[in-house]
Amino acid sequence: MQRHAVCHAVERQDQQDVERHAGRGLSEVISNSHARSATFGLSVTMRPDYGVLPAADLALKLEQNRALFVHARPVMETLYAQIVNTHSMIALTDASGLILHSLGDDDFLARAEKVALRAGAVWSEARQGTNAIGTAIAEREATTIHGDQHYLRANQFLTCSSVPILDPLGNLSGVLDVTGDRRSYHQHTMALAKMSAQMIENRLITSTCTEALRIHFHSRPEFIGTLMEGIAAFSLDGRLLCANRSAQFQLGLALGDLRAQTLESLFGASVDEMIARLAAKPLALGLHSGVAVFANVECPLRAPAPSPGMRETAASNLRDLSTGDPQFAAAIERVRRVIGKNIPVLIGGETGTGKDVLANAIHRDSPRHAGPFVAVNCASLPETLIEAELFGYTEGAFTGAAKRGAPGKIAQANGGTLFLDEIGDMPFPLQSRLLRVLQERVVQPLGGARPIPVDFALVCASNRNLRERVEQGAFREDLYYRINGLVVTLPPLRERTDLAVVVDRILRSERFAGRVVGVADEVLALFARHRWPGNFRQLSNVLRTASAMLDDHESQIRIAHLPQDFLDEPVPREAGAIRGTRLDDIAASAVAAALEAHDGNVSAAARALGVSRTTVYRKMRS
Ligand SMILES: Nc1ncnc2c1ncn2[C@@H]1O[C@H](COP(=O)(O)OP(=O)(O)OP(=O)(O)O)[C@@H](O)[C@H]1O
Repeated sequence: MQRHAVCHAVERQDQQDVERHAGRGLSEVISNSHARSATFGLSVTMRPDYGVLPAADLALKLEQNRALFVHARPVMETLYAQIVNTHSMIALTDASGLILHSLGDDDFLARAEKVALRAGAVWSEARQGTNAIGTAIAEREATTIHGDQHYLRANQFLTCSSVPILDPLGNLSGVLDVTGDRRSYHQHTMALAKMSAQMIENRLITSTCTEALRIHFHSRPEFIGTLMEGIAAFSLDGRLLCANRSAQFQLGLALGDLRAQTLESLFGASVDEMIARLAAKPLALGLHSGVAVFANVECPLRAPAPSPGMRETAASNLRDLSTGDPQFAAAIERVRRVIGKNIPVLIGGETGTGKDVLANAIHRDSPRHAGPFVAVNCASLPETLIEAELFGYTEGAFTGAAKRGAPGKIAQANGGTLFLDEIGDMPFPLQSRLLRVLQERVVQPLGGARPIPVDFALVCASNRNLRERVEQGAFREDLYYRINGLVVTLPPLRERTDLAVVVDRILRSERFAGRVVGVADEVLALFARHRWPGNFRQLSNVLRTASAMLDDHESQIRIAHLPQDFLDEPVPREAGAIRGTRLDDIAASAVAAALEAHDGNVSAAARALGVSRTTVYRKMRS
C-alpha cells in the first residue's frame, strides 16, 4: 500500500515535470503520435521489435553517416561527462532512427539493452511507437517523451529527450537522444541535448564548407567562437551556401529565404572586400537589418600555403581509418596504445594497404600533431642523394650542393614525426648513421657542421620482410631492433571483411563520377573474390575507371563498367573454382563458397563477402 503511494507520487511528479518542461502543445504532439503508432499496427501491450542490424550492415550505415558520426562522437563524449552517474545514456541515430552509436552508464546501458536501445536498433515510431527519437523525427522538433507517454508499455520506464540534427543544407541528418530511467528525469537534460546538437551542426557546417568564405559573427565580440556565434558560408561568387541556427536567428531569415541572398545583401560587403579584410579580427560589420555585428572571416582557399617540410596529409585520424575489419581494428588499437610514448612504430603490409595513410594518421593523433610530418621514401632516392636528403649538408659540403646548405629531413622532423617509408631499402652504409641518430638524438649534417639535437616520433614502413633482410645481411640487426618498438601488419584487401564499407567510402569521398554512385551486388561479389595485388591503390583505380564508364543517368557500377584488365586478372580467392563464366554464376559461386566456409551461416557469409544478408538470400534463391 505504502509502495503504491510512493509510485503514484513519483508518477505525479513525473507528470508535473513533463508538463512544466515540455511546453504547450505537448498533449497534441503525444496524441498525434499515439494515433500514428496505432496506424502502424502497434498495440500498447505488444512486445516491441528488438531486432538489431547485423554488424556488417551497421558498419555500412556508419560509413554512410560518417560525417555525422565523426562530428557527433566527441560532442557525445563531452555531453556524457555532464550526465555521468545519472542512470542515463546518449544515443546518436541516423535520419531513420537507426541507432549508430551509444554511450552511457553501465547499469543503465544494461537495462537499455533489454529494450534494444543500442547500436543497430531502429527507434522510429513505426517500430517503437511514440518515443522521443521517432517522434522528434516525425515532428522535426526537439521532443521529450516521458514514462507512460511512450506508446509501448515496455518502454514506459524511460524518459527520453531527443533533438533533430540538421545537415548544412537544412535536411534531417540524425537525432541526438538522452535517455534515462524516468525517475531520473532532469529539467536540464533537454537544454544540454539541444546545445550538443547545435555543436554537432556547427561542426558539420565548418567541416563541409571548407572551401567557402565563412563568417563567424555575433553582436557581442566575446561570443564569437562560442556556441552562440552565427556561422554563414558563402561561395566565392557571393552566394549563401549554408547558415547555422544562430545565423538564421540573427539575420532574421529562415535558411530557404537566406539562400536567395548574397554576401553583399546580408553583410554589405563583396567577397573581395571581405577577403581584403581577412586579417582584421574581429571585423565590424552591419547586417542588412542595420544591426551591428562583429565577425571573424575565414577563407581557407586564400590562406597562406603550408610551410615547406610539412607534407600534405590525408585528412584521417586513426578512428576514421577503422571501418569494421577486426584485423585492421586490432592493429589500430595497438597503435593507439603506444602513441605519444616514444615507441617507434614499424608498419608492415603489402603495397597499397595504407601504410603511408596510417603513418599520417598516427601523426595526426599524436601529441606532436602540431609539429611537422616529414616523410622520406628510402627506395625512391639514389644512395648518393639519400644521405644528404636525410642528414642535411653544410655550405660547400659537396660539388653541386646548394650554396647555403640544407637542414635535412631528420632535422626538419624536429618536434614532429619522421616517417621512413620502405626502410628495408635503405642503403646499408646509411643504416649505421641512422642508428646513431636514433641512439644519440643528434644529427650531424654532411660537411661537418655542429651536431643538431633532434626530437621526433619515428614511424617506419616496409613491404619487405625485414627479418629476412636481416638474415640476408642486407639490414642491420641493431637498427631492426631499434625501429621495431611496435610492429603492426596491415591486412591485404582480400582478407578484409569490410570491403563493402571501403568501396562505399571511396565512392563517397572521391565522387569519381562527379557524384556519389553505388556498386551493384554482383560487382561486390566479384570484388570479394578478387586477389587485389595492388590493394587500395588498385581498388581506387578500378572504381575511378568504372565510374568514368557510367552514363549520366546511371548511378550504379555494374560488371560491364569494370576495366578489362581487371576482369582479365581475376584469380579465385579460395581454392574452390568458380562454377560457370556468367556473372550471375560467378556471384552465386562466391555466395555458395562463403556459405560453405561458414557452415551455412548467412550473416557470417554476408560479412565475409562484404554484402548484405538480403543479397546472400537472393543469390541462394537464384
Ligand atoms: N583505408 C583506405 N581507404 C581508402 N583508400 C585508402 C585507404 N588506405 C589507403 N588508401 C589509398 O590507397 C593508396 C595507397 O595507400 P598508401 O600509399 O598508404 O599504401 P602503402 O601501403 O604505403 O603503399 P606502398 O607500400 O606501395 O607505398 C593511396 O591512394 C591511399 O589514399
